[in-house]
Amino acid sequence: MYKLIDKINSPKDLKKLSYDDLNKLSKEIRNFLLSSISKTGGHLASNLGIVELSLAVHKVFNSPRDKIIWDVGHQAYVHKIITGRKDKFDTLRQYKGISGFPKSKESVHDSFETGHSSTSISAGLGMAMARDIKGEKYSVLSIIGDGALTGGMAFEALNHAGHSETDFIVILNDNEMSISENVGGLSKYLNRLRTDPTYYKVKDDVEQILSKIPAIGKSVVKTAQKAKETIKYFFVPGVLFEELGFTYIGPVNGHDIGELTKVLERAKKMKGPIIIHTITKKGKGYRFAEKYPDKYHGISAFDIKTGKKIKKAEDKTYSEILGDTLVDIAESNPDIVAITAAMPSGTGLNKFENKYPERFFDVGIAEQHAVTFAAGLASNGLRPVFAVYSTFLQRGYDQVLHDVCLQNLPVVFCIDRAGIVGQDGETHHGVFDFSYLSNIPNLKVLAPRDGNELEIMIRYAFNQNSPIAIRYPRGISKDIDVKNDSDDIYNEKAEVIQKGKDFCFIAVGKMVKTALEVAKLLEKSDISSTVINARFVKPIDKETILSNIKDIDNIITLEDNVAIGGFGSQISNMLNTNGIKNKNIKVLAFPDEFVEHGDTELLFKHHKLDTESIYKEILDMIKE
Ligand SMILES: Cc1ncc(C[n+]2csc(CCOP(=O)(O)OP(=O)(O)O)c2C)c(N)n1
Ligand SMILES: CC(=O)[C@@H](O)[C@H](O)COP(=O)(O)O
Ligand SMILES: [Mg+2]
Repeated sequence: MYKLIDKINSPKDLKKLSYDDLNKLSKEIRNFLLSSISKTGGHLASNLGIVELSLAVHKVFNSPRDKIIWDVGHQAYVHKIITGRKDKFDTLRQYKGISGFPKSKESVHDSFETGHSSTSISAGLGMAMARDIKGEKYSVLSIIGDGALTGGMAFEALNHAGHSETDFIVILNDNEMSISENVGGLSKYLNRLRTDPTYYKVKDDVEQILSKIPAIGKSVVKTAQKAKETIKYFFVPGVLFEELGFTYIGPVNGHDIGELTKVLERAKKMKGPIIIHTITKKGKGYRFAEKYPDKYHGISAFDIKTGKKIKKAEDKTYSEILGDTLVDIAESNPDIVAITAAMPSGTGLNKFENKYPERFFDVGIAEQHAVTFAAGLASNGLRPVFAVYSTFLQRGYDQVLHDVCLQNLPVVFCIDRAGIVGQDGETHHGVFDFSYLSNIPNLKVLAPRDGNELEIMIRYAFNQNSPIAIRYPRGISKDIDVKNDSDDIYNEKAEVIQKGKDFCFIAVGKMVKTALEVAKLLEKSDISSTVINARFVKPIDKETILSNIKDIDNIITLEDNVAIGGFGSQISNMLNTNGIKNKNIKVLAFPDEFVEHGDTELLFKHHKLDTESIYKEILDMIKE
């Protein structure tokens, strides 16, 4: 089936290919991506859209000597195919398989690890300046999407790079899409660039004319230069980048390998910071992904013919419960407004967007701005909710502390993808939020044991008048068949689900289900357990916990957060400060390391936080 792709084992193998061959190779790579990702799942649309650009970059530049950084990195599959990893694509994003993002341990060609958006320009500039200081010679390129360019740190880096003399190339891969439609003034500006081909032509013409004028007096050259500058103002919409100190080249057809290589060859020889604006189509070459680039941004295994996912979700996800609950309470509370940072569908806010468009804000990939924007809305009497993935909220930590909690503003943080997210791995697991949120004064931190409890917690949150963070995992929210007592939650009480005398499990969030399963297994050995659903990581319901552990020596805390600064460490601290001594406390949590990618259940097993492993560990404890 594949002829050319079979011969590509390193970027060197591209050098001798003609444009014709490269175009044939693009087709083969698209077929390869479709066939492989339809089986494993992954980031399909972004990679289908960047095939020619990836080939042209590796044809013109010499990785790994030249450094290439992929912003977010979800679109680096073609780069991985070119750099000798095509035979491992059947293991994509699987446990011990290749990552869906650049990983330096995977290849020397992965010069910087990414996963969170908008970091590539900062990283690339750092590499370029290090090269200059060390007196080395090679190219540095940062490849960033139009969505990632809406991230504030990208502009911090452009601002810094612009006035540096360093030779540095930024390639803007503009496909008009973030995960959903791209948003904001920048996106509109880029749209003018895309639709205004005259600039590219005119600027060249002007340069041609000026370069033909025989040697002329300084003043005339200056006037001519001024003229060019003035013309630039009229015709060069790339003036935003030019005024920041970049040489702007574009718009370039990001699917025309000939044009791309010519522009890249030229850029390679130019001095100073350069930005090349390429225009691509997200999902190119696969009709479903072209038509619905958002739906095929990140997709699980699917049928190529119909475009339909193989596995259908039977129950509601936590994200859907958030969306439905918000739509319901917003009906009677006009002050409720919802914010997303470029992830309306991932967070479940799309329903709210459809129902209340005037109360919905997609701020782009700008979590820092989103948090303080929410603080502004709250300070002026509204009730904002910011729905965000746990890992991406890390981006707005200081804003949570400094702009929301210090002023005790009633912002609700609905923190999705908390705990282990699975195939996205280290850069995306939400295993730090208990640690990074619990130390902030005025902030309450909650975790529901299931979807039903999430709904109650959301209603509770809007009943409060202070900052509230509710964190919940990726995926389905199968309810525990134990009735929930809303009053308890409004009274900020923990839930004693069952009582026993040998062990006390104090679990939080999705780990409550695991605690109940372990307690059930222990009953087979005549061991009875108390199981407490903490509900509140902050404030901890001291009274309920202390009264229920009085006569129990063995205490097990359970969480899907790292141990350091996590829930268990706070329980231990609470017991200590309340003078509770000689208890045998075991904190079950993730260790002080980054959890790799893979199937979620497998990762829990690997870290001995699954039901079976905990059961065995307790039996061993008893034997000791
Ligand atoms: C800080 C951060 N916020 C949100 C995300 C989630 N995310 C991943 S890709 C993406 C959109 C990227 O759009 P763009 O840069 O244009 O790349 P494209 O997929 O269009 O090629 C988003 C929002 C992220 N990775 N990092
Ligand atoms: C690349 C990126 O950061 C997002 O596409 C992320 O992978 C989405 O994660 P979910 O699939 O959990 O929505
Ligand atoms: Mg894009």
